[in-house]
Amino acid sequence: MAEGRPTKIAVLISGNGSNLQALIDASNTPALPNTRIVSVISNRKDAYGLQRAAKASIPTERLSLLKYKKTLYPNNEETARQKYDEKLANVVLGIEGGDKAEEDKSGKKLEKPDVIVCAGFMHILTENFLTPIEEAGIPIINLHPALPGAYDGANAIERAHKDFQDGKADKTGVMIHYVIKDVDRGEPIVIKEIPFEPEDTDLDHLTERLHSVEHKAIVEGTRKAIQSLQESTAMVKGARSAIQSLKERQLRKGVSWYVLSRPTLVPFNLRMLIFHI
Ligand SMILES: Nc1nc2c(c(=O)[nH]1)N[C@@H](CN(C=O)c1ccc(C(=O)N[C@@H](CCC(=O)O)C(=O)O)cc1)CN2
Ligand SMILES: NCC(=O)N[C@@H]1O[C@H](COP(=O)([O-])[O-])[C@@H](O)[C@H]1O
Repeated sequence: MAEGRPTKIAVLISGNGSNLQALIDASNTPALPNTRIVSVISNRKDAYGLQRAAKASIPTERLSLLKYKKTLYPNNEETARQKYDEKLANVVLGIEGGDKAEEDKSGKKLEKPDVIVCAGFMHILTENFLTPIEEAGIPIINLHPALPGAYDGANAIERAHKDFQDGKADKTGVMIHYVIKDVDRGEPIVIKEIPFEPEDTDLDHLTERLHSVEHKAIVEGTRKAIQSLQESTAMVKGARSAIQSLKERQLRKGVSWYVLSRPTLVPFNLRMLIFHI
């Protein structure tokens, strides 16, 4: 990441996009400074989040898993998912266009991001996606409407609601975490605990409470992930610079010793000067 330029964010969605909207509204404000959402990619053609992105003039793409499962690899779901994820990685990295570019024959490709945010992206990512993204040095984070280790996977809110009704849980929460192969088990970045209220017997009431917490958490988590990325990038840069200057010093010393070992090459007083370089 070049110092000073805006951090480029790609957002993966599947639905309404209210969390995407929170990121759009926060972008380039003190909540999410010096950022630009460069792409929004959905695995569902009808995701309203795509319209939100278009209204914000953010490039969008779509990639349907169904085409891979039903048409391209009808007899092997695992291969369909692997090939889909390979393609998804290429689309996000700007190597290939997706379904939209194919349908409008534009050949358009997206801009390569510095960070990827899963904002209600309802697709389990395999290593066929995770590995090329990791090799590109791009962190992936995810919003999950539960606490670490609780209700991994889909329908987390509904499962928490049932446990509340059954008297098995007194709280739930929202977290932003790094994405690894094990679903919802990546290192947490932000954790927001939400104790149940009596009104949460109504699922819609609980869902609305969680969504309002999500919208703040996803901005905070994205900001923190970008800060960590900038810190690690700066550390790598510092290490490279230190190694370079060490190499230059060794080279100079090497030259010094070579010259000193051949006095005919340089007068004595100049040799002593070189020795102290
Ligand atoms: N490898 C990972 N992939 C994803 C992670 C992750 O941590 N590691 N986070 C998820 C988001 N997510 C929960 O936060 C999640 C989304 C979807 C599913 C799921 O079971 N999806 C089904 C399809 C469901 C549907 O289409 O409605 C599936 O992929 O077969 C579980 C967890 C993003 N991916
Ligand atoms: N496992 C991930 C997961 O379940 N995410 C859920 O998807 C919703 C997306 O809403 P949005 O499309 O309005 O942002 C979020 O509210 C979140 O609870």
